[in-house]
Amino acid sequence: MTPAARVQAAIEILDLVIEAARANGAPADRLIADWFRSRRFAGSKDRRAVRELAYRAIRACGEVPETGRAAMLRIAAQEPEVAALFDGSSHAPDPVAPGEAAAEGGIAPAWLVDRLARSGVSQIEAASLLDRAPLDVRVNTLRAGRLALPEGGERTVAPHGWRYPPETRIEQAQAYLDGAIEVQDSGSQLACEAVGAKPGETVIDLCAGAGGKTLALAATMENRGTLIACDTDRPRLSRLAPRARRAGATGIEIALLDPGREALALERWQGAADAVLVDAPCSGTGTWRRNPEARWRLTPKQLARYVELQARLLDVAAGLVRPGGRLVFVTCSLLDEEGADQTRSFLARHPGWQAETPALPAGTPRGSGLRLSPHHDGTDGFFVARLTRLC
Ligand SMILES: C[S@@+](CC[C@H](N)C(=O)[O-])C[C@H]1O[C@@H](n2cnc3c(N)ncnc32)[C@H](O)[C@@H]1O
Repeated sequence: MTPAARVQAAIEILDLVIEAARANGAPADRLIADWFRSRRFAGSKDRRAVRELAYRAIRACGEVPETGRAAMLRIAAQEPEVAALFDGSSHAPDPVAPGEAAAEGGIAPAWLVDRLARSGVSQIEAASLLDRAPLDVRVNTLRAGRLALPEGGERTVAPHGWRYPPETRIEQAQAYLDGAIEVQDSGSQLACEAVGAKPGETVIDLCAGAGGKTLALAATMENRGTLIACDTDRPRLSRLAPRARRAGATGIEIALLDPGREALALERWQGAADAVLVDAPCSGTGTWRRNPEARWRLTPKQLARYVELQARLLDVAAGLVRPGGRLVFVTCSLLDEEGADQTRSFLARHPGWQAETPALPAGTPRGSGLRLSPHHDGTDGFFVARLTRLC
């Protein structure tokens, strides 16, 4: 593909991403993969270049752009070499018409920029949410005997964390194939550390998804004790068992929950858990580095629904914790609604509980918890709170 044809390809992909953002369709990564599946003529260099252009345009536009072309013109407005490729030649974008507008630049839609500012997120911190994410792995101590780490990594703040350049093909590394390393953001690893799960304990991972954090908990518990992984999403939860086998994590109990009836399915664990992790569904503002188009999809109404669900799940989790036990609340968001405000409301509803600041080697205190951010900590954005049941 010529450089101009790559720009035109990125414009076509951006049109699909914009349409999907408006209609709650497929994520950008899937749309890009599908687009290339039907265009076998594109080589690996073309794919990489087109993908890079499309993502740069997504990152550059705060509001949802009108069209893919307007989004790419935002890049052209800053880079004359891209502007020069709008030349109307074969497979190239049409020349820029007089007065044709580029999409508006910015960090996120105005309402979200406002919510971030109200949550004490500085401009520089907000901008860093759109940086390119590194590739972090966690050394799996259950398989440490087989460990031969791939070259080129450096330690992260997380106790078992290593960081590699984003383009590293980690899935081909022997350590990955052996289950000796797991791909996991350092912030995510630290959130698991905050649980302080010990061998022999009873620990419930209430929103386990495909088990990213469950596997980290199994490692700190050294496969001893009771670890229950729950979720309402059957396909996600079904990915946990094969991952656990690869990681050498044994004895994990899996519980598929019915939304709204979670406590019923977990009746036998009422007041019995040493620790419950609530890695709650959230807006994901802290993961825009990986899914920058997510900020075009979120609406105030969806955010309000997440906040309501988080409060409900915190109440379900509270019922599972034994006196003296702990509840760790995590969201990958920098919004106070999904962090400091949420724990403040929890403590007001549950007088027999108190918050203690998680003892982590990173983060900034926010309300009764800690905030991790790409700018301050080099991790995805997270809020982590540790709540203890007194009686
Ligand atoms: C942030 S994700 C969890 C990610 C996972 N802990 C990990 O580390 O990979 C939130 C999860 O909450 C689940 N969820 C949504 N509603 C739920 C509910 N009512 N009860 C339990 N889990 C729920 C979602 O299906 C999703 O997998």
